[in-house]
Amino acid sequence: MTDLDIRQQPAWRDLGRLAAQMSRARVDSMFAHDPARAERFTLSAAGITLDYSKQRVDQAVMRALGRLAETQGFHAARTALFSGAPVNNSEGRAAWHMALRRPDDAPLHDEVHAVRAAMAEFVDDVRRGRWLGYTGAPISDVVNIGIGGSDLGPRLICDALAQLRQRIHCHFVANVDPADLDDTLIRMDPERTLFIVTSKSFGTAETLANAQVARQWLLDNGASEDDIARHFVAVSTNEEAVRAFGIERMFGFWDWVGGRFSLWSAVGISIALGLGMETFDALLAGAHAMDNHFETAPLETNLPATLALVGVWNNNFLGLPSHVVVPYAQRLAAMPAFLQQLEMESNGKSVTRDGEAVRVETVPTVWGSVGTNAQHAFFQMLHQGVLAADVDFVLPLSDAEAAADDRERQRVANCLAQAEALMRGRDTDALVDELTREGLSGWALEQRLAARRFDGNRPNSMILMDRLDAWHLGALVAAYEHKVFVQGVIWNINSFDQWGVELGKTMAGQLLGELEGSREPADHDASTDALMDRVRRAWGRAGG
Ligand SMILES: O=P(O)(O)OC[C@H]1O[C@](O)(CO)[C@@H](O)[C@@H]1O
Repeated sequence: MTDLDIRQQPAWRDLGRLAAQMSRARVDSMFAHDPARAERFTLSAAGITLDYSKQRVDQAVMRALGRLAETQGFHAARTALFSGAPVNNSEGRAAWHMALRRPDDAPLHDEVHAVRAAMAEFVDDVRRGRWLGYTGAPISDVVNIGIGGSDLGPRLICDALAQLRQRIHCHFVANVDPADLDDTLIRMDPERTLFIVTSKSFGTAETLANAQVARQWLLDNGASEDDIARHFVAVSTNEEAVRAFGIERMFGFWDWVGGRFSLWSAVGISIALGLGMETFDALLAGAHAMDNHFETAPLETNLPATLALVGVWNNNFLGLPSHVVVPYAQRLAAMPAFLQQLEMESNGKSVTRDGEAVRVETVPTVWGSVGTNAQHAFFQMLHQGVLAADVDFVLPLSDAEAAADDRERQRVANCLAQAEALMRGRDTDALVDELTREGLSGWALEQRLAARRFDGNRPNSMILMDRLDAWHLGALVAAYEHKVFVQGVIWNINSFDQWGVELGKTMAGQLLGELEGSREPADHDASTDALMDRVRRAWGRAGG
């Protein structure tokens, strides 16, 4: 990592010049001139294929991006990451989630082994019906209470592999809005429900509030205080707070595992409970295969690094501030939300690792939804909107048996069609012919032509998964984690802290106290004062 203003780097300047040339280039003509383009800009690793040939890049651009990563210290940073050095410099911590996915025979911390073994034993007991609820009934439902990194990762995996679910159903409650927990509890049988309170800090207000209500619900439904231990376990790094809450059984993890990188730790216990320990192990193994690739492959063939470089190119040089993720798989519907935390909490920063202002754009806005639904929602904007975006299509491949279903074939065809349409747009001459055949001419034709025109040249990547299974899912998620890391290195920011979420939390505590009447009013702006008055009136606490 270097202190030099990134804009002064020769590679950055080269990229600026290349971007000026590329702003006039068309990807469809690049395909026409280079029969090897698709192959040239496609990479595969750990069962994941990245085809970025529809991005507005050429070899000169990719080489310059590689030089930029190198001058920003990519190689040293990658070594530091994998060696467990404190790459999270504002908190003096490592970001060593890769250590959690090493195979059992690799040298691991003893404590990692110990927690994994305890987790496997507990999962086995619950799944085989040896761990019983307070009336002696086996557990049928697991409710994970956690938020952010203590929710999104396990939720994504459990949704994605729901077809593997046997006997135990996993549910996820994150929101402090009572509706989330209430709507879940209404479907639960207290005698057979196990709550997992997942919180790295065990200080997150939403999680603790929901856990308290769940505990009371159990007591109100016939359980005694002594029974709580059968129905509540915790996953945390804060043993003291877990004990203070009254939970006996805790699965620990460590401060070197960031919340949004934690699904590989005991935070993933709901995955193992719902889908089996062997599924959880396969997830880790797939991620480990991607780690090996990322750690050893040169930049030119490194899949996560390429994802990162293409993102930097689109954001910093082509001026696309919006990154859209569209998985064409209903089971991956939770992926955009997962990636929003992973990318925006990690790289939504405006100071460098040295505390200087970052002088270039950092993370783009990340958003998305599942295909084909998204086609009928926001694809209009992707094709014809003024604000162009860069799109990742994520397409799990399927087998002949699945393809016997017409809808399955439609799923795949739609994904490929959207990617091609974004890149090619619509041939204007053909459109004029069509409108002429419809009997239009003159101004009316011009008007329709303008409305129906698709310029195309809108960059997108296709990310294929050989299969939607635990192993490939592990590899995919690990690829995005490493992408985030590489972009952080290029922008010289710390991807592993999240100080930006703290202020709102503190202020929520103050405002809550004021609304409840337990705290002296602080100095608010007039808008907040007026809004609090409205809330107080609605709550019947006016003047209180
Ligand atoms: O696991 P915890 O400590 O409850 O935190 C939940 C989430 O809250 C955050 O700190 C943000 O508020 C995330 O980074 C984290 O994943």
